[in-house]
Amino acid sequence: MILDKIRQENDIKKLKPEELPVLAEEIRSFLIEKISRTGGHLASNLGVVELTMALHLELNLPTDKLIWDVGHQSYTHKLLTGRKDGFDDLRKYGGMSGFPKRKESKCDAFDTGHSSTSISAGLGYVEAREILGQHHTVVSVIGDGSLTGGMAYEALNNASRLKSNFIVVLNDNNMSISKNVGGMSNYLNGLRTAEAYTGLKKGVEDSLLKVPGAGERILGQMKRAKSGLKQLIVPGMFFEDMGITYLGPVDGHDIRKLRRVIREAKRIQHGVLIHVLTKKGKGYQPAEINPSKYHGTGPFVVDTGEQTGKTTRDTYTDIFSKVLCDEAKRKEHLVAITAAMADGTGLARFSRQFPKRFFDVGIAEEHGMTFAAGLAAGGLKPVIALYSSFLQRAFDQMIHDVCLQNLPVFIGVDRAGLVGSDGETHQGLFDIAFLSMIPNLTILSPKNRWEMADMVRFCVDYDGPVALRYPRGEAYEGLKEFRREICYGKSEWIYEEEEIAILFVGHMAELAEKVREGLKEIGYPVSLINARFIKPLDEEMIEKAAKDHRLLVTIEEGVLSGGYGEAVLRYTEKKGLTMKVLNVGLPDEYIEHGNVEVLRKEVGMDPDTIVKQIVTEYICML
Ligand SMILES: Cc1ncc(C[n+]2csc(CCOP(=O)(O)OP(=O)(O)O)c2C)c(N)n1
Ligand SMILES: CC(=O)[C@@H](O)[C@H](O)COP(=O)(O)O
Ligand SMILES: [Mg+2]
Repeated sequence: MILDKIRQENDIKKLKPEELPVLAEEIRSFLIEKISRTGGHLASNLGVVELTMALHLELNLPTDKLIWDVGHQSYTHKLLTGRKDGFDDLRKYGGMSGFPKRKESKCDAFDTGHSSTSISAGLGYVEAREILGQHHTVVSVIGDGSLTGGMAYEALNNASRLKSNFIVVLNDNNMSISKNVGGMSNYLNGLRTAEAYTGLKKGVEDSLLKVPGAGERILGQMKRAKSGLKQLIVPGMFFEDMGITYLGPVDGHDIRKLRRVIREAKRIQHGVLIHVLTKKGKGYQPAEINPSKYHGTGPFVVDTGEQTGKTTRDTYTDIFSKVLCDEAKRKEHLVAITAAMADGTGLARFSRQFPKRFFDVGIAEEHGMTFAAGLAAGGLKPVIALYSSFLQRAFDQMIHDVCLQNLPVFIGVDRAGLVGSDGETHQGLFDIAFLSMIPNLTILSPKNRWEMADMVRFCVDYDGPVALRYPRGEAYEGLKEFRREICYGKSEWIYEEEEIAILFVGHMAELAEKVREGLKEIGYPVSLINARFIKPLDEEMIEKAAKDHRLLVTIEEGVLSGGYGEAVLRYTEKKGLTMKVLNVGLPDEYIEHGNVEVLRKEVGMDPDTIVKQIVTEYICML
């Protein structure tokens, strides 16, 4: 195996040219085989095998800096930097991350996971290099989907004044997770087809240069012209006019051509963008045919592509999706927005049933939120569904555009809490804290599948800004018999006893039940309360709990700092309530990748640990 010769960065340079295509094939087979067992981001990685090899051949890592946008396509980079063995434990707790991590390798220049950051980070590296008098090359690799994100344009705008080399590689596979959208995507399509007339362009240039005396001047004028004619001679005008040299498009699966264009780019003393055309899923037929399905996949059978271990039970996302579509049939003013996550948020169903009332804004959470505010101001009822960690991007827009004007936007906060194998960048740890501080915003979270459906309906009808927080994965089917009507701001008493009261948020229901059982087994009477509303706080419920219990335990899957429990504690202190409060939640840390149950145990959010904590607290009070 040629792949076995790669033990560390730059080993690839020792290979003979004829070994390179063989290595590319070996890498593809390796990735397919490993990801079929562990799961991971398959299609994007298969698409960048040759591109990564060419970059490694032309760069000198770790001195040169290579920054991957999102980072979900960095598997070949990991292989070429000596991390082959890490693939057995890819995305498992304690194992190799699915994203670049500076703590994992000196060849990972920048940690990523969220989209559209690579050009900003690369530009930072470039300016640092200049100020420190260094001489390395900096390359940011960004996908066409990630180029729909506003940060990328802010960074390009900033990069246009550079007087030194900075290479941006645009990995254009004409796909985001699903079909890429928007004007830039259309523009790139135009450039793709421009490849067909690259020959024509060359012909025009050559002929002009043959015109004695005037040819060179005319060619120069044509290149400077602000007309469609220029596009013929200078594809990538959008970038060129910004002051960024455009090179390409180039076949992203031809290592020789890629190396040549990278060498050319390294000579340019300002920002340069190399437009590389790749095929998402290349080399694995099921992924080539359906790249969205294999963008991020669980384990699968290599021969058939069949994805195994998929749940047949409804997820919270499924329920959100189905109920929303039911509501939309009767409520014509209901419209839905996704930021490039139609499949992940379940809004793909809505898009099929109500195409005119559905908007995919691209990877543009900030714009999506203000766009929702505009739709609401214009008289519609917008629902914007975002993953909790991506919602972080739209923080100011929620404050300034939605809540300040008290607009009726329904924010679906999907993937709230621990998400598992994507790890630190994707865990939904902060939403309770950052949403709770926003005036006018109502926040709910359901305990099980039935409450999820009821809450979706409640949020659709609610006339103000409202966020519904729900986790990744199967909806809980316990506590079915408890289905009282949702009353604004009111929590739900499930079991009423005395001494200890457990007050849980949303999907912590199952854990809270187990903790209660554990306590009852050792003789404690325990009440169980479902918060339902994170905001406003049900003060009446807290007063009642204080009257009948000595200890109130809050359980939430979010950071403790600024969380629900803290709000409860603040209230009891303000009111001088004598009951003691114990807050259980996530620590002030980033939580790495791994199975959610394993992670919960690691942070002490498993039934046994919580029971012990409660008993200790209770005994101390006596
Ligand atoms: C801020 C943010 N929103 C959404 C996502 C989810 N996401 C991950 S990859 C991806 C598509 C990226 O498309 P592209 O950059 O073209 O890369 P490709 O997958 O095609 O290789 C999306 C939407 C994200 N990582 N970050
Ligand atoms: C890389 C990225 O941001 C997405 O592909 C993400 O991994 C999707 O997560 P889900 O699997 O939870 O939809
Ligand atoms: Mg793409």
